[in-house]
Amino acid sequence: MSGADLRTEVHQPDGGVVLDRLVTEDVAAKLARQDPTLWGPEAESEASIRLGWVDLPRTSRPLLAQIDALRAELREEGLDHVVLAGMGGSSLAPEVIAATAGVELTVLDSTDPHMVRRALSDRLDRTIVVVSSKSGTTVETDSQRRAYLKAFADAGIDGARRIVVVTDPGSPLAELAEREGYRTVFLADPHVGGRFSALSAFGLVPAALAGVDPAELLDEAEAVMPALAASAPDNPGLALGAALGAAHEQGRNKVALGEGASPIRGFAAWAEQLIAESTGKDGRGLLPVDVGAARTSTPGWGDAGDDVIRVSIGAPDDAVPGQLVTEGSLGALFLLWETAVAVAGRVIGINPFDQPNVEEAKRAARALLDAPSGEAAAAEEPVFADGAVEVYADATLLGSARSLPDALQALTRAVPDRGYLAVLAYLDRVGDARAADLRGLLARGAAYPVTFGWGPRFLHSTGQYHKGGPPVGAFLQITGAVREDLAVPDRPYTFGQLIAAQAAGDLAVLRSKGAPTLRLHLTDRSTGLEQVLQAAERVRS
Ligand SMILES: O=P(O)(O)OC[C@H]1O[C@](O)(CO)[C@@H](O)[C@@H]1O
Repeated sequence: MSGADLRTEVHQPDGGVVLDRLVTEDVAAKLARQDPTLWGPEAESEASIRLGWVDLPRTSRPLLAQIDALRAELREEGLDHVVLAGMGGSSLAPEVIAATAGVELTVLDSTDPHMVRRALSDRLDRTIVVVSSKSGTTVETDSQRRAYLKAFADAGIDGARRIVVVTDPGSPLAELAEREGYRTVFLADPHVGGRFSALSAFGLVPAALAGVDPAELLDEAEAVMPALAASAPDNPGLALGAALGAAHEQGRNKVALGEGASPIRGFAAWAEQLIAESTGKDGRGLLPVDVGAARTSTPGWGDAGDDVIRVSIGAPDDAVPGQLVTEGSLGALFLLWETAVAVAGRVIGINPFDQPNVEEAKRAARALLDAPSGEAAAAEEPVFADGAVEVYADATLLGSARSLPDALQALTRAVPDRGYLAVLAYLDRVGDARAADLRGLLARGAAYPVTFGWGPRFLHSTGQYHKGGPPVGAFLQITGAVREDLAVPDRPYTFGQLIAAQAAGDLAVLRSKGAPTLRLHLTDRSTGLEQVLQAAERVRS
């Protein structure tokens, strides 16, 4: 399909059987009419309150004047450093939008105390904080809000004037904002779920305050609405959804997302949440694998196995045959992918609008934080330490391994057939950025895909798939010592304790499902990380 703003190349792995069926069933037109019956009777009540995204390019228009007015006020007051406190669907879209437009937006989607401290110490006098949470109850976002209010108070700044809220009507955050007199509250459409909210107040407000033109994004998306609503085989959203769904039915249930030549930056991280949280449940689903720049030599791209579908975001590398291509303006791509994932959800036979397993890790973390002090700290002992790295795993996984390289090697051997290895780094994604190199190092020559996620960010993205999708993952969790902790104001825990509880809760849930897990704790972050990177280089697939 080709159009001014959107170009897709999609091959149907089943010769078009699924696509033809979707056309006959009039799925695209029904989706455009927000028909909640498309995912079966069990999903119907949830779907009936989750389809507002289909019309956002039009229904978000009234927001623009409100955003413009606020932006002008902030400029007048010299508040030009925009921080976004939010997780998952409340931060991933604005991050791509701002990066693509080349404007600065500080995205704080972590509980790592070093990362929070760094944000707090950066241009506080010129900072406006957008606190974004659909539910208004997300612990990370609430903790970040508290930390900023304290920092403003300590600096003699009126914090309430520096907080802009985006949330659903009636949420606890909306009520709090009203009570505390926060500067502005944008109430979002409650009929749009987090990961489908790119073109709502959640995507637009922070990005626009940072300097992006939100009208342009809506124009780009609106331009492709007719193509996405057509019950025809050349509907790009229907074709992409059919291809992903048909591939899943054939056991090709991993999607390598590669960034091709394109001005769009970081789209795969957004698509990752959309795909993983929407489809990864009931033991089924598509595993998104963000491989970064898609070059022939990129591990997990040129050499991906036959259970992986490659999708290029942007112009493809023609040396790698058989890839699907989605290329176009950012607004168009958002709507294309939302449509495709909703369609794939119907083919796979899941409810794309819930995330039933995310709560498990949250509950486990909460239980640890609520435990009488000392209990959480008296956690398990490492099996052994190698330099600045403590190693935690069960004896069955480690066998006789008593060095870091051997432990890593043991984990790679435990990756199930047609499975995957996930690196879960509960670290500082700025200060410990090199940890992300582990994906490529561990994927070189591997017969399985390797994913990488920063904790707790990934808990709101691929975390759902890891716990609810096919049980074929092996998990490498990395945690790090805290050099300088930070209290979460008016809470009985610090950020260091919070991230530790989130990591421990996550690990407990993965273990309870019988997944092979290895935890590496860096007692000194930079030395330990260097050791882990060196050990990863030595792993033989
Ligand atoms: O916007 P909220 O309610 O803070 O939620 C953030 C994220 O957490 C989840 O609800 C669950 O991980 C995501 O679906 C969502 O995008």
